[in-house]
Amino acid sequence: MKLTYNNYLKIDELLALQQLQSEPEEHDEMLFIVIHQTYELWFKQVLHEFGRFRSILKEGQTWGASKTMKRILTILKTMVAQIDILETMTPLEFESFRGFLDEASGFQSVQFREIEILCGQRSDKMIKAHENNPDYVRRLKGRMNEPTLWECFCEYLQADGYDIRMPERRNDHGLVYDPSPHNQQILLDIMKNDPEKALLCELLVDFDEGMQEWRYRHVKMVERTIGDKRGTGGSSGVSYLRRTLHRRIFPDLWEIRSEI
Ligand code: HEM
Ligand SMILES: N[C@@H](CC(=O)c1ccccc1NC=O)C(=O)O
Repeated sequence: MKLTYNNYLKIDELLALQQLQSEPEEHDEMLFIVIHQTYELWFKQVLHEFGRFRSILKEGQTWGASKTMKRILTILKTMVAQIDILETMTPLEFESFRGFLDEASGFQSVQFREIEILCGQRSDKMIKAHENNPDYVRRLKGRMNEPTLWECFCEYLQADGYDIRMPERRNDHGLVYDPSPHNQQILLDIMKNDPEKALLCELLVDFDEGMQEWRYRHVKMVERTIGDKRGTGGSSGVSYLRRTLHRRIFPDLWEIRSEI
């Protein structure tokens, strides 16, 4: 068959995937589905780029790693901006179909958890949420056994002769490692004397800040849409989400700011 726009991009299949739960159909549920499906596509692309980022760091290519991180950051900006679209939906409009969502929640997004895990943010709760889906559990545990972005970055610095210590995994409360004063000294030296690597460090901080920004925009959207109602996923809602706001992906890169 001749390749066309429609069969190459599987447009017919794609456009058959927006199936509303509400009956009679609530107008805004379409937006809700399209937005979430778009997020999952971007999550997929971010995970794909994480793969490239880690392999290119292994090759010691600073420029390539920076270029990849720049692309990830650009996607993240779009992900944050997309929240504006969903915020055109009023609490009343959301309430019109919220009941049809049952116990479904963004809390169950496996790709979002995969991103968090590769960022070093993990907890057993992520696995527990998928207890009765062995495929998801396998995927998440598999990710937990992969090196995190920070571990790859440390290895790349070691390969270049820096005396960075591989961070020890703590594996509880969502943060894998403790900040390391030893590594902070090395990072300070890099910031002052190795401009190419310093630039890459800044891109990592941009990414960390971007993820925090997404969490902040998400919690504000939740606050204005459902106030302090409990979440469909069973959490306390806004107060649970607020506790995730200050999670850092690269704590050492933040700690050194006050030493410069
Ligand atoms: C009206 C819009 C939204 C509302 C009211 C909302 C509400 C919530 C609530 C209350 C939670 C806490 C878990 C629970 O008990 O359900 C949550 C978690 C989550 N939501 Fe949303 N959400 C909205 C839109 C989105 C969008 C567009 C995404 C994009 C994928 C998303 C992704 C997530 C993720 C990944 C979590 C887990 C966060 C974590 O555990 O740190 N949400 N959401
Ligand atoms: N957790 C939300 C519902 C919700 O937003 C949602 C439901 C199904 C699939 C994705 C969702 N998005 C984020 O949590 C709530 O408690 O209203």
